[in-house]
Amino acid sequence: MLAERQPATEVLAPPPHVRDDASLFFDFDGTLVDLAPTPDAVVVDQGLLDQLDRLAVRFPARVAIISGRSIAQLDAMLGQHARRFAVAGSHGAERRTPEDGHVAAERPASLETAAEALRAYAEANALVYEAKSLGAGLHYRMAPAFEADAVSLAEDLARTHGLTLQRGKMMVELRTPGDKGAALRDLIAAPALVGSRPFFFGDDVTDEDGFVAAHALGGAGILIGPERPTAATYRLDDVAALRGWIAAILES
Ligand SMILES: O=P(O)(O)OC[C@H]1O[C@H](O[C@H]2O[C@H](CO)[C@@H](O)[C@H](O)[C@H]2O)[C@H](O)[C@@H](O)[C@@H]1O
Repeated sequence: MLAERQPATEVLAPPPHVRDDASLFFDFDGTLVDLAPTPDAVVVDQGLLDQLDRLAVRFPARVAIISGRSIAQLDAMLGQHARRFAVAGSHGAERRTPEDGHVAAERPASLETAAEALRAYAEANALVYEAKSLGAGLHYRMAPAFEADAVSLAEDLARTHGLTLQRGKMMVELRTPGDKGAALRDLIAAPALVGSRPFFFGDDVTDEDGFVAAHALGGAGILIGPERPTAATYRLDDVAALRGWIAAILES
């Protein structure tokens, strides 16, 4: 559930705005990495991997990634670097922490039929189908005219198969339940994080639950991208601005 939204007006101040009791939670696509035409085309540069490694040292056990991607996808993108953090994937339907290992919802049987319908639709219309551990995505970034049709198909399938419908940037997804706010609350219950002030950085609608949770726990949400109605308190213009902000944190 989202709290009442308000426009984000305050641009995040440079360090030392983040104090040593902070914990940092990052969304992945559109936050740590720039969006790309297709899910597989995302570029993870060495500079990001270095920054993540250095953040893990600067904020020991107090950095996490909370993504709509599955943990398997994040591992494929980040390799061993993903192992340095607690990670929540699939919009909060799975997580991996040092304390609990990998905890995931069950993949519902009905997802197979629904995923097959999305895949067939994507193939017939030259759209991109994305197979995920606990969901199935249909991307129309390369053919935006298909948006209404794609969303309507996904809505029908979600209703028929009892799945959660997730809108995203130029994509729609069928998935198991979960949200990033619950993921943040789960992750922050770890001994190293209890009592820390969470800062959640994200760009998409699925990140709004994370903004609400961070604020409720004494921290804040930081929207990455242009102004829009949001539960975030702060805003940074884009991925490059966040990367600059992280660089400044690491130097402070
Ligand atoms: O929660 P996130 O880590 O931000 O993941 C959200 C979704 O990101 C990916 O899709 C988005 O990025 C793609 C690559 O840049 C882009 O082509 C697409 O249009 C975006 O919606 C990912 O593919 C999804 O599985 C995630 O749910």
